[in-house]
Amino acid sequence: MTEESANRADPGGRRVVVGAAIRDHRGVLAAARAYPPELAGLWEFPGGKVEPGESETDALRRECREELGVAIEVGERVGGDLVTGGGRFLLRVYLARLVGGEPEAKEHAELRWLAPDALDSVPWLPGNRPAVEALAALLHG
Ligand SMILES: Nc1nc2c([nH]c(=O)n2[C@H]2C[C@H](O)[C@@H](COP(=O)(O)OP(=O)(O)OP(=O)(O)O)O2)c(=O)[nH]1
Repeated sequence: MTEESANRADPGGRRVVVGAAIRDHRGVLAAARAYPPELAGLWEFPGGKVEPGESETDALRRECREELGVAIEVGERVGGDLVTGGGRFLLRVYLARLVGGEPEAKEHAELRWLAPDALDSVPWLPGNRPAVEALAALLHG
């Protein structure tokens, strides 16, 4: 199995979802989901499902272009492999930075830059908790 195909799903067969923790002087960009109804109003990192044959980095770049209208550069992973979506998904969060454009909420209900001390000020999707804690530790490190 190639590294690419091995990474597409974990041994449990979960679909990989990638999230971009975009950082700049304003903080970390968080996005409020607009849908589905059961997730609307909960906050996440911009991103989405990795398509078959697509690298995680390419998926992040594609999703940020589609959802925010921006170009990003993808950096290091933050946090581990997080099981989310009722066990259906494996969430992997990457640090990222803006390299083109200003984020617009094309698919989200709202975007907000969270300062390091305010990472807890929004209700995150439950599966994101460990990633948010790892991010807080990194930013305060
Ligand atoms: N994008 C994103 N999804 C997350 C995060 N945390 C988390 O549990 N999820 C879950 C919510 C969804 O059930 C699932 C897939 O995310 P998605 O709906 O954004 O994926 P997508 O854009 O590819 O989906 P689709 O509507 O095109 O089918 O992952 C996160 O930080 N970012």
